[in-house]
Amino acid sequence: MNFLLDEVARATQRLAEAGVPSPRADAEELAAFVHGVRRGELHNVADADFDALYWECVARRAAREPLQHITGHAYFRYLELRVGPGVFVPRPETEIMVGWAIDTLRAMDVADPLVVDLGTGSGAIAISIAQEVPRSRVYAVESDPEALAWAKLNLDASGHGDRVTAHLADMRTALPELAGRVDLLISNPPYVPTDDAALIPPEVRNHDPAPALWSGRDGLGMIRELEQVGRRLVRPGGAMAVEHGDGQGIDIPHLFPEELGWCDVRNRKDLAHRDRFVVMRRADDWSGKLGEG
Ligand SMILES: C[S@@+](CC[C@H](N)C(=O)[O-])C[C@H]1O[C@@H](n2cnc3c(N)ncnc32)[C@H](O)[C@@H]1O
Repeated sequence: MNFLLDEVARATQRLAEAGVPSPRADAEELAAFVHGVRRGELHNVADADFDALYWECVARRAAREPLQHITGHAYFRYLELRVGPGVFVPRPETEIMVGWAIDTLRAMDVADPLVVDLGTGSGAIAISIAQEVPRSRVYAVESDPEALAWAKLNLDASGHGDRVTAHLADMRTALPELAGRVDLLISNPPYVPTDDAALIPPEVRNHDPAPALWSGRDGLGMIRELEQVGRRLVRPGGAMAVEHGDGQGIDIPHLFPEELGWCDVRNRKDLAHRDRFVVMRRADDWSGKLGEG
Protein backbone atom coordinates (compact mmCIF):
# COMPACT_ATOMS: atom_id res chain seq x y z
CA MET A 1 0.00 0.00 0.00
CA ASN A 2 1.38 3.46 -0.76
CA PHE A 3 1.47 6.22 1.82
CA LEU A 4 -1.68 8.06 0.70
CA LEU A 5 -3.78 4.90 0.55
CA ASP A 6 -2.56 4.09 4.03
CA GLU A 7 -3.73 7.53 5.18
CA VAL A 8 -7.07 6.95 3.44
CA ALA A 9 -7.48 3.67 5.32
CA ARG A 10 -6.81 5.45 8.63
CA ALA A 11 -9.23 8.23 7.70
CA THR A 12 -11.85 5.63 6.79
CA GLN A 13 -11.62 4.19 10.26
CA ARG A 14 -11.87 7.63 11.86
CA LEU A 15 -14.97 8.50 9.80
CA ALA A 16 -16.56 5.13 10.56
CA GLU A 17 -16.04 5.72 14.29
CA ALA A 18 -17.71 9.14 13.90
CA GLY A 19 -20.78 7.46 12.39
CA VAL A 20 -20.32 8.71 8.81
CA PRO A 21 -22.48 6.42 6.67
CA SER A 22 -20.06 5.97 3.71
CA PRO A 23 -16.62 6.30 5.36
CA ARG A 24 -14.42 4.77 2.65
CA ALA A 25 -16.01 6.69 -0.22
CA ASP A 26 -15.82 9.96 1.72
CA ALA A 27 -12.19 9.38 2.78
CA GLU A 28 -11.26 8.79 -0.88
CA GLU A 29 -13.32 11.73 -2.14
CA LEU A 30 -11.60 14.07 0.33
CA ALA A 31 -8.15 12.77 -0.66
CA ALA A 32 -9.01 13.28 -4.33
CA PHE A 33 -10.28 16.80 -3.59
CA VAL A 34 -7.20 17.81 -1.59
CA HIS A 35 -4.79 16.46 -4.22
CA GLY A 36 -6.74 17.67 -7.25
CA VAL A 37 -7.14 14.22 -8.82
CA ARG A 38 -10.02 11.80 -9.43
CA ARG A 39 -10.68 9.00 -6.96
CA GLY A 40 -9.34 6.44 -9.43
CA GLU A 41 -6.04 8.32 -9.67
CA LEU A 42 -5.14 8.41 -5.97
CA HIS A 43 -2.40 5.80 -6.50
CA ASN A 44 -0.57 8.40 -8.63
CA VAL A 45 -0.10 10.86 -5.72
CA ALA A 46 3.55 10.68 -4.66
CA ASP A 47 4.33 10.28 -0.95
CA ALA A 48 6.18 13.60 -1.01
CA ASP A 49 3.06 15.34 -2.32
CA PHE A 50 0.89 14.29 0.61
CA ASP A 51 -0.90 17.37 1.90
CA ALA A 52 -1.65 17.66 5.61
CA LEU A 53 -4.78 19.61 4.66
CA TYR A 54 -6.25 16.14 4.18
CA TRP A 55 -6.49 15.60 7.93
CA GLU A 56 -8.19 18.97 8.41
CA CYS A 57 -10.84 17.90 5.90
CA VAL A 58 -11.21 14.51 7.57
CA ALA A 59 -11.68 16.23 10.95
CA ARG A 60 -14.45 18.41 9.48
CA ARG A 61 -16.17 15.37 7.98
CA ALA A 62 -15.78 13.47 11.28
CA ALA A 63 -17.61 16.42 12.91
CA ARG A 64 -20.40 15.55 10.44
CA GLU A 65 -20.03 18.53 8.14
CA PRO A 66 -21.43 17.44 4.75
CA LEU A 67 -18.82 16.18 2.30
CA GLN A 68 -20.15 18.60 -0.33
CA HIS A 69 -19.64 21.61 1.95
CA ILE A 70 -16.00 20.63 2.39
CA THR A 71 -15.32 20.07 -1.32
CA GLY A 72 -17.66 22.94 -2.33
CA HIS A 73 -19.46 20.99 -5.00
CA ALA A 74 -22.15 18.37 -5.55
CA TYR A 75 -22.77 16.19 -8.58
CA PHE A 76 -26.30 16.02 -9.96
CA ARG A 77 -27.03 14.16 -13.21
CA TYR A 78 -24.58 15.78 -15.70
CA LEU A 79 -23.91 18.83 -13.54
CA GLU A 80 -21.23 19.78 -11.05
CA LEU A 81 -22.94 22.38 -8.85
CA ARG A 82 -21.40 24.80 -6.37
CA VAL A 83 -22.88 24.32 -2.89
CA GLY A 84 -22.14 25.40 0.66
CA PRO A 85 -23.75 26.90 3.76
CA GLY A 86 -27.14 28.41 2.97
CA VAL A 87 -28.26 25.98 0.29
CA PHE A 88 -29.71 22.47 0.29
CA VAL A 89 -27.27 19.86 -1.07
CA PRO A 90 -28.99 18.13 -4.01
CA ARG A 91 -29.54 14.39 -3.51
CA PRO A 92 -29.32 11.40 -5.86
CA GLU A 93 -32.97 10.51 -5.10
CA THR A 94 -34.05 13.70 -6.87
CA GLU A 95 -32.18 12.71 -10.04
CA ILE A 96 -34.75 9.99 -10.74
CA MET A 97 -37.66 12.45 -10.52
CA VAL A 98 -35.82 14.81 -12.87
CA GLY A 99 -35.28 11.88 -15.26
CA TRP A 100 -39.03 11.28 -15.26
CA ALA A 101 -39.65 14.98 -15.99
CA ILE A 102 -37.15 15.00 -18.86
CA ASP A 103 -38.69 11.89 -20.45
CA THR A 104 -42.16 13.38 -20.03
CA LEU A 105 -41.14 16.69 -21.64
CA ARG A 106 -39.43 14.92 -24.55
CA ALA A 107 -42.59 12.87 -25.16
CA MET A 108 -44.83 15.97 -25.15
CA ASP A 109 -45.80 17.39 -28.48
CA VAL A 110 -44.66 20.89 -27.46
CA ALA A 111 -41.83 22.74 -29.24
CA ASP A 112 -40.67 24.98 -26.36
CA PRO A 113 -42.07 23.47 -23.18
CA LEU A 114 -42.70 25.79 -20.26
CA VAL A 115 -41.40 24.34 -16.98
CA VAL A 116 -41.59 25.58 -13.38
CA ASP A 117 -39.26 24.33 -10.60
CA LEU A 118 -40.62 25.35 -7.19
CA GLY A 119 -38.01 25.64 -4.40
CA THR A 120 -35.01 25.52 -6.71
CA GLY A 121 -32.25 25.63 -4.05
CA SER A 122 -28.93 25.17 -5.91
CA GLY A 123 -30.83 25.16 -9.22
CA ALA A 124 -30.17 21.42 -9.67
CA ILE A 125 -33.58 20.55 -11.13
CA ALA A 126 -34.05 23.68 -13.24
CA ILE A 127 -30.56 23.60 -14.78
CA SER A 128 -30.71 19.84 -15.50
CA ILE A 129 -33.99 20.26 -17.34
CA ALA A 130 -32.65 23.21 -19.35
CA GLN A 131 -29.55 21.18 -20.19
CA GLU A 132 -31.33 17.98 -21.18
CA VAL A 133 -34.44 19.39 -22.84
CA PRO A 134 -32.81 21.80 -25.28
CA ARG A 135 -35.72 24.13 -26.07
CA SER A 136 -37.34 24.19 -22.65
CA ARG A 137 -37.91 27.50 -20.83
CA VAL A 138 -37.59 27.04 -17.09
CA TYR A 139 -38.76 29.26 -14.23
CA ALA A 140 -36.81 28.56 -11.02
CA VAL A 141 -38.59 29.84 -7.89
CA GLU A 142 -36.96 30.19 -4.48
CA SER A 143 -37.99 32.20 -1.40
CA ASP A 144 -34.64 32.12 0.41
CA PRO A 145 -32.33 34.85 -0.99
CA GLU A 146 -29.20 33.04 0.20
CA ALA A 147 -30.20 29.84 -1.63
CA LEU A 148 -31.19 31.78 -4.74
CA ALA A 149 -27.71 33.34 -4.83
CA TRP A 150 -26.24 29.81 -5.14
CA ALA A 151 -28.74 28.99 -7.90
CA LYS A 152 -27.70 32.11 -9.82
CA LEU A 153 -24.03 31.18 -9.44
CA ASN A 154 -24.73 27.73 -10.85
CA LEU A 155 -26.95 29.13 -13.55
CA ASP A 156 -24.27 31.56 -14.72
CA ALA A 157 -21.69 28.75 -14.82
CA SER A 158 -24.02 26.37 -16.68
CA GLY A 159 -24.31 28.23 -19.95
CA HIS A 160 -28.10 27.77 -19.90
CA GLY A 161 -28.92 31.11 -18.28
CA ASP A 162 -30.77 32.30 -21.37
CA ARG A 163 -33.51 29.68 -20.82
CA VAL A 164 -33.73 29.66 -17.01
CA THR A 165 -35.28 32.56 -15.11
CA ALA A 166 -34.60 32.75 -11.37
CA HIS A 167 -37.43 34.21 -9.26
CA LEU A 168 -37.24 35.27 -5.64
CA ALA A 169 -40.79 34.38 -4.61
CA ASP A 170 -42.97 32.20 -2.41
CA MET A 171 -43.83 29.01 -4.28
CA ARG A 172 -47.43 29.20 -3.03
CA THR A 173 -48.14 32.42 -4.88
CA ALA A 174 -45.38 32.68 -7.49
CA LEU A 175 -45.78 33.33 -11.20
CA PRO A 176 -49.43 34.38 -11.49
CA GLU A 177 -48.65 35.41 -15.08
CA LEU A 178 -48.18 31.73 -16.03
CA ALA A 179 -51.62 30.59 -14.78
CA GLY A 180 -52.91 27.65 -16.83
CA ARG A 181 -49.90 27.67 -19.21
CA VAL A 182 -47.26 25.48 -17.57
CA ASP A 183 -46.44 22.22 -19.39
CA LEU A 184 -44.64 20.66 -16.43
CA LEU A 185 -44.41 21.69 -12.80
CA ILE A 186 -41.78 20.02 -10.63
CA SER A 187 -40.87 20.47 -6.99
CA ASN A 188 -38.70 18.96 -4.31
CA PRO A 189 -40.36 20.91 -1.49
CA PRO A 190 -39.60 20.83 2.23
CA TYR A 191 -41.21 17.63 3.52
CA VAL A 192 -39.47 16.53 6.73
CA PRO A 193 -41.92 16.13 9.64
CA THR A 194 -40.94 18.26 12.62
CA ASP A 195 -41.89 15.18 14.67
CA ASP A 196 -38.87 13.39 13.11
CA ALA A 197 -36.29 16.02 14.11
CA ALA A 198 -34.45 13.64 16.43
CA LEU A 199 -34.06 11.03 13.66
CA ILE A 200 -32.40 13.33 11.12
CA PRO A 201 -28.63 12.90 10.57
CA PRO A 202 -26.45 15.78 11.82
CA GLU A 203 -25.28 16.65 8.27
CA VAL A 204 -28.89 17.48 7.42
CA ARG A 205 -30.15 18.89 10.72
CA ASN A 206 -27.16 21.18 11.29
CA HIS A 207 -26.21 22.16 7.73
CA ASP A 208 -29.15 22.06 5.30
CA PRO A 209 -31.13 25.31 5.71
CA ALA A 210 -34.27 24.97 7.85
CA PRO A 211 -36.67 26.23 5.11
CA ALA A 212 -35.45 23.37 2.89
CA LEU A 213 -36.44 20.73 5.42
CA TRP A 214 -39.38 21.24 7.71
CA SER A 215 -43.03 21.31 6.75
CA GLY A 216 -45.28 20.83 9.76
CA ARG A 217 -45.63 17.90 12.13
CA ASP A 218 -46.46 15.37 9.39
CA GLY A 219 -44.19 16.93 6.75
CA LEU A 220 -47.06 17.29 4.29
CA GLY A 221 -47.86 20.99 4.83
CA MET A 222 -46.18 22.33 1.69
CA ILE A 223 -47.26 19.41 -0.50
CA ARG A 224 -50.90 20.12 0.44
CA GLU A 225 -50.37 23.70 -0.74
CA LEU A 226 -48.71 22.52 -3.95
CA GLU A 227 -51.95 20.85 -5.01
CA GLN A 228 -53.54 24.29 -5.28
CA VAL A 229 -50.48 25.73 -6.96
CA GLY A 230 -50.53 22.96 -9.56
CA ARG A 231 -54.20 23.54 -10.18
CA ARG A 232 -53.50 27.20 -10.78
CA LEU A 233 -50.41 26.87 -12.99
CA VAL A 234 -50.50 23.60 -14.95
CA ARG A 235 -52.30 23.66 -18.31
CA PRO A 236 -54.92 21.02 -19.21
CA GLY A 237 -52.98 17.86 -20.14
CA GLY A 238 -49.82 19.20 -18.44
CA ALA A 239 -47.79 17.20 -15.91
CA MET A 240 -46.58 17.60 -12.34
CA ALA A 241 -44.04 15.79 -10.15
CA VAL A 242 -43.49 16.25 -6.41
CA GLU A 243 -40.80 14.59 -4.31
CA HIS A 244 -41.66 13.37 -0.81
CA GLY A 245 -40.14 11.50 2.10
CA ASP A 246 -39.92 7.86 3.09
CA GLY A 247 -43.27 6.61 4.19
CA GLN A 248 -45.27 9.53 2.75
CA GLY A 249 -46.08 7.73 -0.51
CA ILE A 250 -49.24 6.29 0.94
CA ASP A 251 -50.74 9.68 1.85
CA ILE A 252 -49.83 11.85 -1.10
CA PRO A 253 -51.87 10.48 -4.02
CA HIS A 254 -55.03 11.31 -2.02
CA LEU A 255 -53.99 14.96 -1.96
CA PHE A 256 -54.43 15.12 -5.78
CA PRO A 257 -57.99 13.83 -6.28
CA GLU A 258 -59.82 13.29 -9.55
CA GLU A 259 -62.60 15.68 -8.39
CA LEU A 260 -60.04 18.50 -8.55
CA GLY A 261 -58.98 17.62 -12.08
CA TRP A 262 -55.98 15.36 -11.41
CA CYS A 263 -55.49 12.12 -13.33
CA ASP A 264 -52.87 9.39 -13.79
CA VAL A 265 -51.67 10.00 -10.22
CA ARG A 266 -48.85 7.50 -9.56
CA ASN A 267 -46.22 6.82 -6.91
CA ARG A 268 -42.69 6.46 -8.26
CA LYS A 269 -39.75 4.82 -6.51
CA ASP A 270 -36.12 5.80 -6.01
CA LEU A 271 -33.11 3.52 -6.62
CA ALA A 272 -33.62 1.94 -3.20
CA HIS A 273 -37.19 1.00 -4.27
CA ARG A 274 -38.80 3.39 -1.78
CA ASP A 275 -41.76 5.54 -2.81
CA ARG A 276 -39.99 8.86 -3.47
CA PHE A 277 -42.12 11.06 -5.71
CA VAL A 278 -45.60 11.32 -7.07
CA VAL A 279 -46.47 12.19 -10.66
CA MET A 280 -49.78 13.25 -12.16
CA ARG A 281 -51.45 15.02 -15.03
CA ARG A 282 -54.13 17.70 -15.32
CA ALA A 283 -57.22 16.33 -16.98
CA ASP A 284 -57.75 17.68 -20.51
CA ASP A 285 -61.39 18.39 -19.88
CA TRP A 286 -61.55 19.49 -16.24
CA SER A 287 -64.28 22.07 -15.93
CA GLY A 288 -63.27 23.63 -12.58
CA LYS A 289 -62.06 27.20 -12.38
CA LEU A 290 -58.32 27.89 -12.37
CA GLY A 291 -57.00 29.10 -9.06
CA GLU A 292 -59.99 28.02 -6.97
CA GLY A 293 -58.93 26.71 -3.57
C1 LIG B 1 -35.67 20.27 -0.32
S1 LIG B 1 -35.02 21.78 -0.92
C2 LIG B 1 -34.86 21.40 -2.66
C3 LIG B 1 -33.82 22.19 -3.38
C4 LIG B 1 -33.56 21.74 -4.83
N1 LIG B 1 -34.77 21.85 -5.63
C5 LIG B 1 -33.07 20.31 -4.84
O1 LIG B 1 -33.85 19.42 -5.18
O2 LIG B 1 -31.89 20.08 -4.53
C6 LIG B 1 -36.47 22.83 -0.85
C7 LIG B 1 -36.23 24.25 -1.31
O3 LIG B 1 -37.48 24.97 -1.25
C8 LIG B 1 -37.24 26.27 -0.72
N2 LIG B 1 -38.49 26.76 -0.14
C9 LIG B 1 -39.05 26.44 1.06
N3 LIG B 1 -40.21 27.09 1.23
C10 LIG B 1 -40.40 27.83 0.11
C11 LIG B 1 -41.44 28.71 -0.31
N4 LIG B 1 -42.51 28.96 0.45
N5 LIG B 1 -41.32 29.28 -1.53
C12 LIG B 1 -40.23 29.06 -2.31
N6 LIG B 1 -39.22 28.24 -1.95
C13 LIG B 1 -39.30 27.62 -0.76
C14 LIG B 1 -36.14 26.07 0.28
O4 LIG B 1 -35.49 27.29 0.59
C15 LIG B 1 -35.26 25.04 -0.45
O5 LIG B 1 -34.30 25.67 -1.25
